[in-house]
Amino acid sequence: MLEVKHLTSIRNDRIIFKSLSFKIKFGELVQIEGYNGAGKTTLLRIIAGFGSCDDGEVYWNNENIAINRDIFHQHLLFLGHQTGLKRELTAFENLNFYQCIHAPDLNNRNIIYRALAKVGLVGSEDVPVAQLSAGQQHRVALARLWLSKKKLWILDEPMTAIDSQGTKILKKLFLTHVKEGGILMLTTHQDMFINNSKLRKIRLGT
Ligand SMILES: Nc1ncnc2c1ncn2[C@@H]1O[C@H](COP(=O)(O)OP(=O)(O)OP(=O)(O)O)[C@@H](O)[C@H]1O
Repeated sequence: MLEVKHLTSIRNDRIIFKSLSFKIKFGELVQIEGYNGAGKTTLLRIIAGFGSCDDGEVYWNNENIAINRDIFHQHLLFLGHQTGLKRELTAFENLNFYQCIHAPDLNNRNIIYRALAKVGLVGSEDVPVAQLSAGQQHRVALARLWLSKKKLWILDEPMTAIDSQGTKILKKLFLTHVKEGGILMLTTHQDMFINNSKLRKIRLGT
């Protein structure tokens, strides 16, 4: 379970959010909503342990992540605005590199090719990332989701530059992840999960 206790963030004397508290159980899907600048990215980065807050704590399975950060990160897959890809490596090489670091026991060429096929990159596996379009680069980053066994996915606007077909495929993957007991926390300006009973929304700003 992920628990946020009394989080406060203040930037340039502006209160972004104050004493924000909530819990997310395994099998839940949470969408953070709010206007541009409301603090969605700030919140996700603090929860992921990549940003500092002015007050409050984040707990993963009742352990404060500030104390047990390494253990928490073993369970976390975070995709932010930066793709984290190496531009001079191909799509395949990027994923292979990622697998070697995060799940060496699961490293397998076929799994990587399958993940790239899921995001529609068949035929582009051996193209250096620098030569792919922005949407294709984003798809390479998203392909990591198919390689991940991590319980907690925190995704900041994962649908950026993704077309409607790609959005449908991602939605299916997200719902499978929560059905299998994972937690998904994401920001998106799209209404992807209308009428889905698994969805909770947390709204920042007014
Ligand atoms: N590095 C920074 N230093 C100071 N202020 C920042 C920094 N990054 C963001 N901010 C401010 O914090 C506030 C929240 O920004 P944040 O990026 O979290 O919003 P957001 O809701 O994710 O916006 P968007 O929908 O545009 O992505 C904004 O007012 C922004 O100007």
